[in-house]
Amino acid sequence: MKEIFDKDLEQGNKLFIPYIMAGDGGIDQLLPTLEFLDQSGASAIELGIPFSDPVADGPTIQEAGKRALSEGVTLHQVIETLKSGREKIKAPIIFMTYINPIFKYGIESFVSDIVEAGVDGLIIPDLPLEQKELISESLDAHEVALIQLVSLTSSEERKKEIAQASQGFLYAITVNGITGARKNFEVDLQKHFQSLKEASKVPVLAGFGISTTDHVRDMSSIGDGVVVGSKIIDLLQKNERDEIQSLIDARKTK
Ligand SMILES: O=P(O)(O)OC[C@@H](O)[C@@H](O)c1c[nH]c2ccccc12
Repeated sequence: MKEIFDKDLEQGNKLFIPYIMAGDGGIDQLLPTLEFLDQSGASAIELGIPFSDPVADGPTIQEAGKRALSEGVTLHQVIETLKSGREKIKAPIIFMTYINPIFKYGIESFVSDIVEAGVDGLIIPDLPLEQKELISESLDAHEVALIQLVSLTSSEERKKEIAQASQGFLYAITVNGITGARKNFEVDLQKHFQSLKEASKVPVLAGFGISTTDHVRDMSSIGDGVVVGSKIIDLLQKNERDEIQSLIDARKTK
């Protein structure tokens, strides 16, 4: 993941990570969608695993999750499907899943299966830093990055701790709330990002609410790039692929 990110950043670009829900539109859509995002220039792709009880997901992501669950999509199926087509996709793949499905799968088998499927990183929103040892040792052994989320409300001390512990990139949440497209952002994020960048060894990406090319430009300029979920899911559903390309291109500085 580091080489790919460095290459993007050295070219003067910021990073762009689209989020999609695995199995939205049927499991058959997974590989074609990953290939499309890869070819459109995604720096990495965040792949959500559908789950019945999400915590931080806003309405768009929840609906996408429900659609995937009603298609009968399972974690095993997502891993198998990814494995069958992984070599066609250049971009690093990051799984976003809550801890419960991992427990159910079995931690050791989960790690060895995702490694075999070519997964490069993991985001587990409900796994606190203090509990990361549950899985981090096996992940480290296979060089799978455990990406940390940092919220706006954490104390300076806590922010620093999380920033230092994050691998792959640091996911800086830009709002006090849940995921979902929005019009604007309330807080001045400049200082927040400044201190995160000072503490972090990895790129700092902004995520939550980013939904226009202006947002992508603004957020990219204060950090190292962006994660966009709800807007991407919405555009994929409407098959507005040119709009997705414009969003991805908006992180280019030249
Ligand atoms: O949808 P948004 O507002 O563009 O935000 C990205 C977000 O959806 C994605 O990264 C994500 C989906 N579910 C999550 C749970 C926790 C943290 C992050 C996520």
